[in-house]
Amino acid sequence: MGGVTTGAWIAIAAALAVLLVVLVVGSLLYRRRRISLKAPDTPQVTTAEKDRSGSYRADGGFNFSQGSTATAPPRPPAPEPVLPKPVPEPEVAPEPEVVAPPEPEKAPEKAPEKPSAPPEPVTYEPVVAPEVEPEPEVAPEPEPEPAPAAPVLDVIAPTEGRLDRLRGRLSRSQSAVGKSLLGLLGGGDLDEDSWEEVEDTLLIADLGSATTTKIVTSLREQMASRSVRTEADARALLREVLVAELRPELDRSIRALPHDDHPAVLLVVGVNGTGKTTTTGKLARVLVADGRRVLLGAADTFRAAAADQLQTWAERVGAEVVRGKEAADPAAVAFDAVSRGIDNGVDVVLIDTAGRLHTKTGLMDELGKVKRVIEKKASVDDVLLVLDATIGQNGLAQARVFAEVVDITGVVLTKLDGTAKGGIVFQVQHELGVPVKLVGLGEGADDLAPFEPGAFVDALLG
Ligand SMILES: Nc1nc2c(ncn2[C@@H]2O[C@H](COP(=O)(O)OP(=O)(O)OP(=O)(O)O)[C@@H](O)[C@H]2O)c(=O)[nH]1
Repeated sequence: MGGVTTGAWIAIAAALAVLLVVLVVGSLLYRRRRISLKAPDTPQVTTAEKDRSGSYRADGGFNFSQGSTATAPPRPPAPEPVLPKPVPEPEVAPEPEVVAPPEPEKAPEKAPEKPSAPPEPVTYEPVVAPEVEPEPEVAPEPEPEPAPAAPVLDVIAPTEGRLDRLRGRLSRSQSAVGKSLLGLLGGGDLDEDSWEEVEDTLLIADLGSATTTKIVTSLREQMASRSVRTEADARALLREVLVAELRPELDRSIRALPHDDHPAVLLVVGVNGTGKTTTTGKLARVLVADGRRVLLGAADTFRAAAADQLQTWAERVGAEVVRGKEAADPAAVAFDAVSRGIDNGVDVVLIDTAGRLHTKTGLMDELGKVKRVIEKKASVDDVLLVLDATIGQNGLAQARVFAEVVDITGVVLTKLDGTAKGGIVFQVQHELGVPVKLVGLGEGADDLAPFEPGAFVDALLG
């Protein structure tokens, strides 16, 4: 046993050590891949599965759909990004930094029911010394921490019923309007002065004159034809009229479902400071929670901090980021983001743009170019205009300018938590003819909710 012993024991010990390291690393990797970005015990696994075939609806949750493929360009054979000139830097964004997602390349949804196959317990053959009996106790216990520190991914709040959970917050700022209206209408027959007060209340709440007139007319008709004697009657009537005015039939789905051969592409536009970057980040979280692979394009190259901000959002949920150098051509960055998204097979590319409203022509040039250049690669499925609800009529003026520059397909109304004038929702839809799809109800990472007319009016009425 003598001569054999030393050599053999060293070999055994080495073999066992390697075996243990492999097992420990394997189990760590396995555990890391299992980090769930889905809400615990919500049936989202199945809905995510269903999405693959088109779209799904989850009451109270976010509603995603596939953008029309009819307008999608015929996928030209990878034309070089012939970017318009004015910008000095190399037209095709000189390799924008692609910030790889901190971790699991695979979105959790890719293999929902097989909890991402644990990295094969590495069919490990004891390297040498096949004849030796391994003696587990001898193995020097390697500390289980040598694996590279797993990035801590955020746990994302469930996307279901967010508007409900946030209703309290919304109603705090809105209830004055509701109380006043219900007080006026609850008494039954109204004299002219009372109707004027109703009108004033609606105007003060930022509903705008056109919408106010329509609502008052409708209320007067309805009050005449049915008996409204109590506050409950008044509430039911008001609810009906206000919800109808919010056009619940509009398609408020976010067109974020991938096409057969390329990702969905969403453009987020709006004046700086309205909450564009924050909204892009919040939306990425919702999509990741829904099992999507997301890539964020930081085309707001005007402010380096905006790209940093976006990158932080991405890292927190494991999304990819494509960003350019400071002051790079936003169109080039957007182009690269979409190209990268296609190459990497992601589900959605969200492009955050800059919105300096210096001149309309400047904005038009920039946004128009971003959209044109992206469309060399893929159609833009949704153009979301972000508006700050707290700035009232100014928001409307911004909306008009953007609507002239680019085809807005949906509005995100941010900071609704900070205003008692939620009525801007009515005006925006009325003016633009496009639905409010999402609302921002706070600075928290998960304070983004789908807009639902019924829930909104309930909050408004307190
Ligand atoms: N209360 C509240 N604050 C919000 C909401 N959405 C965004 N904000 C805040 O608004 C501020 C501006 O948000 P950003 O996302 O940086 O705005 P931006 O439009 O991207 O502006 P730039 O970064 O300058 O391009 C931040 O402090 C956000 O936290 C919201 O729904 N409610």
